[in-house]
Amino acid sequence: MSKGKIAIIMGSQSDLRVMSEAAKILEELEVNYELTIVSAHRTPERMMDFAKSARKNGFHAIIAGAGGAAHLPGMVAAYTTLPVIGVPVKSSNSIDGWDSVLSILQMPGGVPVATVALDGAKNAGILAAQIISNFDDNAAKKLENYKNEMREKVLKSAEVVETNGWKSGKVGF
Ligand SMILES: Nc1c(C(=O)O)ncn1[C@@H]1O[C@H](COP(=O)(O)O)[C@@H](O)[C@H]1O
Repeated sequence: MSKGKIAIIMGSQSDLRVMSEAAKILEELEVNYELTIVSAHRTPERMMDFAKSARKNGFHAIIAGAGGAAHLPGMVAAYTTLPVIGVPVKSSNSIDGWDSVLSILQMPGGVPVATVALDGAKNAGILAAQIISNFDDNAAKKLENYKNEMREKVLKSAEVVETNGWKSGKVGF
């Protein structure tokens, strides 16, 4: 198991549809993580306690996902000096996800949140593993393998498309 540990938090259980992708990729990369629900709006004290004690609890980075008026990542970042990776979630009643993207992206100077794409939980997991890879050789090796496999997939699909042209159909990631 990895030396480091990542926290994956989200505003609601309804975010799990998206945020589970962060957990899956961390498992693939053999990085430890803990997963829970914390809401700045609905459980403000729990959010503050979580953020203030995250470093002492052994976490090396926090992935925070939320939809709508997504204050969770920014408020967690306000209470910790750990890196916070924000995942804007396109929740069911969102304004096409823009509400969440802008809430997480447009942080004031001094309180950064590393914001990934809308529903980009997989990239958040990879980024978190890359942070861990600074001191965990196994994570570094797993990331190297992941990149190699991705490259091989693309090269294979290029070959198929070059051979069969547009009739190759769509095989994506
Ligand atoms: N944006 C936040 C926060 C927060 O930022 O503290 N807490 C919950 N939420 C979001 O509300 C959306 C709807 O939540 P429900 O599905 O529970 O009504 C979710 O996407 C959640 O992340």
